[in-house]
Amino acid sequence: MTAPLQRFAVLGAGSWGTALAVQLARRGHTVALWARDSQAIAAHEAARCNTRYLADTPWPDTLSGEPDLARAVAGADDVLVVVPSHALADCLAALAPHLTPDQRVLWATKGLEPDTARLPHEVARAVLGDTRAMGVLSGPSFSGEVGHGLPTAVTIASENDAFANDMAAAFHDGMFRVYTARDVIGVGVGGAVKNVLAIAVGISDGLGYGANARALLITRGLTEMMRLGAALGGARETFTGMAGLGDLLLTCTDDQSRNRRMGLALATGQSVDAAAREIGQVVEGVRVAREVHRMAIAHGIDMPIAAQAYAVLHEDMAATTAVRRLTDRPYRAEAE
Ligand SMILES: NC(=O)C1=CN([C@@H]2O[C@H](COP(=O)(O)OP(=O)(O)OC[C@H]3O[C@@H](n4cnc5c(N)ncnc54)[C@H](O)[C@@H]3O)[C@@H](O)[C@H]2O)C=CC1
Ligand SMILES: O=C(CO)COP(=O)(O)O
Repeated sequence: MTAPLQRFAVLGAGSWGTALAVQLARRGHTVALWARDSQAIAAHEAARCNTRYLADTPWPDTLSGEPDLARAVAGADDVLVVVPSHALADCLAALAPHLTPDQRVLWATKGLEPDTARLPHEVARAVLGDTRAMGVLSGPSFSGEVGHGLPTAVTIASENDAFANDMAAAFHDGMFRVYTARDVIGVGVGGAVKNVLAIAVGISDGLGYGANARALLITRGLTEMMRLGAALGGARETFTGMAGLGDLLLTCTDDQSRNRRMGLALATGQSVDAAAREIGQVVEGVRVAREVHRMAIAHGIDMPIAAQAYAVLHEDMAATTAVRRLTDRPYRAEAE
């Protein structure tokens, strides 16, 4: 199916915003990539690549760096927002006065708002209202591989079918496959919780616990994700799809993941702050662990792996103690 060519504004020129902007431009769309750091975006524009995050991915001709938010949005049919979850509300608030009623908004943020634990769609509704078509893009997708044009599949979820279909058609090609869905809640929960679980797996792998432990953590981690997802109203099948198990597997098993690398660093005794500085990019799972832990308690949900990741990240618990707390748990029925 050939999509009509559109004009997009992509807000956020980190690694993922840049990779998605490149994908849209490869499909022939006209893309204005905006960043709040006007000097950085000017440098990227001059180099025709994102020199900081994706230096080996040249920008197609239809992609341009745009330092002015109003200009980026004014020229767009639809807007894609790709900032970390702690910045989503601010970024949407900056966007709001520039939006026309017809412009639709898709985000690719994976996390929960710090302190409020709001999912991205709740933040978007609170800031932009609920009359405009909105949705989320998520799934197993490292920016570097998308930048290199390697095969990837994602989910685009929206309660507005026409929007989900339009966005799928805009992005989809032989190398970047898109599945559509309606379950914005489930996709949001999957994208947030997998970050915490990847830190847990990184800790386990860093301590040398091996492949059996990794499979255990991923499988039981999926159960924890599904429990929280069910409590919040997500659909069960979402968690066995791209934005659930798909992203969980990817993030837990490959060192391209910043969350996994955080866990590996913690296992060596490095502090959270030192590891975050060394990684030098957003590690969503650090803040999300606090919100997931709070929500699990508030909803009375058993999430032991997420709880131990929280304890290591925020309560100074030694990684070895956290693992022992998990292994000391009594046996139980698997289906409980
Ligand atoms: N990098 C990846 O492979 C993937 C990332 N994601 C998600 O995409 C989101 C963004 O992540 P990355 O691009 O990887 O992060 P990054 O660490 O590469 O870049 C974050 C960017 O956001 C910008 N930013 C921060 N606060 C801002 C604000 N208030 N307004 C405007 N810009 C702001 C920063 O200047 C930086 O350029 C995260 O939620 C992440 O989980 C999702 C899929 C893949
Ligand atoms: O979301 C991602 C891949 O789907 C990126 O994972 P990290 O944020 O852990 O690097």
